[in-house]
Amino acid sequence: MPKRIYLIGLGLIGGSIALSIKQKDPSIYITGYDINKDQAIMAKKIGAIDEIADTCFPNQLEFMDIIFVSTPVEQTVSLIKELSAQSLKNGVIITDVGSTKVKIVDCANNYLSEQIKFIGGHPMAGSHKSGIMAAKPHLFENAFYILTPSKHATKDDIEMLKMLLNATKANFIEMSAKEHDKVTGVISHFPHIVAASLVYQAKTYEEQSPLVKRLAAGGFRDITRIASSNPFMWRDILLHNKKPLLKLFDEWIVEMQRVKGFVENEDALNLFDYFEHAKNYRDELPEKQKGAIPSFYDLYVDVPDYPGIISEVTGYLANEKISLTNIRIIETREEINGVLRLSFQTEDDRERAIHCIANYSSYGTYII
Ligand SMILES: NC(=O)C1=CN([C@@H]2O[C@H](COP(=O)(O)OP(=O)(O)OC[C@H]3O[C@@H](n4cnc5c(N)ncnc54)[C@H](O)[C@@H]3O)[C@@H](O)[C@H]2O)C=CC1
Ligand SMILES: O=C(O)C(=O)Cc1ccc(O)cc1
Repeated sequence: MPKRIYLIGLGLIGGSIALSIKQKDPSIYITGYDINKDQAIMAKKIGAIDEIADTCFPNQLEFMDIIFVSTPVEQTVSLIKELSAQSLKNGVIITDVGSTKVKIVDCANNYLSEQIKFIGGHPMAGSHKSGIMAAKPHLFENAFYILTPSKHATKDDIEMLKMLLNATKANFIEMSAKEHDKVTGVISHFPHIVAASLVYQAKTYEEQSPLVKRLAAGGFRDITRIASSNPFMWRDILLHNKKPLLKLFDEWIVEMQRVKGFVENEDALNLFDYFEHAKNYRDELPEKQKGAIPSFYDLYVDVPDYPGIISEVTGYLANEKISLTNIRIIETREEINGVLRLSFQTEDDRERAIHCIANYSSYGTYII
């Protein structure tokens, strides 16, 4: 098992990986560096790392067994180039967490020597939040973790990295960088563009009717949640994955023209088919597996409609140390029960919440 780890970039993803490793094996010594010193200080404070490196390439670098680069993808490419000029341990594994893989693995293949084993990595879960304060040790539990080895990485190197990353409780899949970028373009990168474009459309219409903003709750908020992600990160992801994305734009435009035709021609049969086929395919998607766009584990609670009900319910959960990721009142009308929608990060938290609410109250809970 690797004993000394170096982490460059101590944000949401780097921080979450470090927390999961430390939680499983506190004897693994993690040194960390972040260009933003406050992030590094906070990472040490919450126990994600043992020490802060004073520069990006400290003297200890040559003793590291595994180096993680968990920065935005453009910085990752620059850092791999810079690492190639450093004195590193023979056989060191370097890995990254970037949302794109072709440019990163190409860079590793072109710049790193045979003694440096680069394995591209992409944990397919995350959040629209950034920074160490959003990091969680269980962020990647049940998620896919894609590995895209470079030409110098051996089977043993890949096994070694997986052994360490078992702490994340993710499921590993190996694929080529090209396949990775094609698939994530479809299920992650392009949907981010669509989410942002829907927000733009609503914003344009708001100039005509201020009601748009007030009514854009529920479904609209859900489908556009990922438009609240870090714009720097997504700018770089799109720039890295240009070719697959251009193809997806073309195909999307053709598809929109096709549906537009159904509406234009009042073609009820094809419109029904369109929604039915989409529903059937979506209903088949795995539910328990976390995807690139994470779902949350929602629990609905029927509650009486009186002031203080939210703090009452969250108080019960706090007593049992159950963390919430979100809370929303779905409906409150006079004389009618309100409905609280509580969102949890894991299925286990949701199960515990069901028992907790049943223990402390008589409020009904249900899952949709
Ligand atoms: N946010 C998400 O949900 C997911 C993100 N990713 C990938 O993970 C990577 C990191 O993303 P997040 O952790 O979300 O971002 P983040 O913004 O939370 O963390 C990135 C950290 O890298 C630091 N950094 C930037 N340039 C640096 C440099 N040259 N040297 C040292 N530190 C530097 C920043 O100060 C920041 O603390 C990105 O490549 C992203 O594509 C992968 C899966 C999910
Ligand atoms: O917040 C969300 O829904 C995400 O889409 C998280 C995410 C962002 C980038 C990735 O490469 C993988 C997952």
